Amino acid sequence: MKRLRRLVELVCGVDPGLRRMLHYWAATCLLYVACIVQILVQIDHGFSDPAVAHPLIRYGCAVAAGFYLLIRFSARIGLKPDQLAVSQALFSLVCTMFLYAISGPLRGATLVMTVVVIAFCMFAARPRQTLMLSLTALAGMGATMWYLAASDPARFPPAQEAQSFGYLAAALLSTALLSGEMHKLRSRLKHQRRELSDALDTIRVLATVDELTSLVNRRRMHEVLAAEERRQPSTRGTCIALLDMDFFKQVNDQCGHAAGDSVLRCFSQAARACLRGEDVLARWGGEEFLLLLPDASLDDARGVLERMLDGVHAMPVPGVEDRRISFSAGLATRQPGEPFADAIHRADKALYRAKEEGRDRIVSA
Ligand SMILES: Nc1nc2c(ncn2[C@@H]2O[C@H](COP(=O)(O)OP(=O)(O)OP(=O)(O)O)[C@@H](O)[C@H]2O)c(=O)[nH]1
Repeated sequence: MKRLRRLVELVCGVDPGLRRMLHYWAATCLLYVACIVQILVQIDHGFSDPAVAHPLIRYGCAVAAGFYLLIRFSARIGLKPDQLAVSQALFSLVCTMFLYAISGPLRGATLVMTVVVIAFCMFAARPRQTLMLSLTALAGMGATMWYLAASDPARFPPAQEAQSFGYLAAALLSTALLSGEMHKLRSRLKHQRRELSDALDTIRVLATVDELTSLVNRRRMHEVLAAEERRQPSTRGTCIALLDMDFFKQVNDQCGHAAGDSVLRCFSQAARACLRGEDVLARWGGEEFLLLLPDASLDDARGVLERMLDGVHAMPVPGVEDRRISFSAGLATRQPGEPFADAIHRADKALYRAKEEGRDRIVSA
């Protein structure tokens, strides 16, 4: 199974864009195969000359294989999807012209192939490129028909050729127009997909980040704690701390709610500056915060909280210049295998004691 996957990766690559291009290539190959079968039947019935048809089949197979290599290594040689689509379409158009010339009385049926080639372009080429290809196809087929009618009017009656050309022109131009519309539709879909993906990113942020403080919110913190519970604990242990701003109601009442918000914002900045990369500080609710310190002893955790407290004392808060801002914290170690809810409960009790003992301090459970 693994070998098969590796083989598929070798043949088709891993990039979804490349795989899509190779799908189109495979679909074109099916078309070539169908044409080759038709030519062989034509030869059998004596409609086509094998001396001309066989080289055309060989040429078609060789160039189709060459296109596989060009698509497969397009990223390395710097070929864009639309460049590849246009060159593949040009090659197919040349084949169709030859097919028309060698198909004798069946040549009218081969004109369908010209339209199919242009229809394929709507997936990769730009509308202008598709229009140019349609005009090129028209000019090429027109020249082929004119040449055949001029050199062998008995087999290619000019009036019949002219009428076939008229049908082809109508079919090609309407396919080019449809292809343009299809391209617009695809661009609109792409744009909407980008917008949806941006909206999803915003929703993800809103669902996990607290808008005021930019800290992770309570919902996200529950996920972090659950992941931490599943992790193999280190020998140093894990600590958890509940922090609560002191006299925050007074800040709000005396300095205004906006100043209270500034305190919460400045607090989160100052607190974050004291944390290690693996520590997580969350807004647990209102003016209460939960701090997770993985792989930290109680002493380590106390050191972090003390640095935080110093930082908060020193932080300037616009609109609250004349007040000392502080917090109280309850600190607990999580026992190995213990649910975080229990450790948080102990930290909460310790926080209660910190408040009772006069606030602006850290109390260990
Ligand atoms: N500005 C602001 N205030 C908030 C926010 N969330 C909660 N609060 C306020 O925080 C205050 C908390 O007050 P209390 O629970 O009495 O606590 P405290 O005044 O800090 O007193 P102690 O905790 O005992 O020191 C309440 O007035 C809430 O309205 C917020 O997002 N912004």
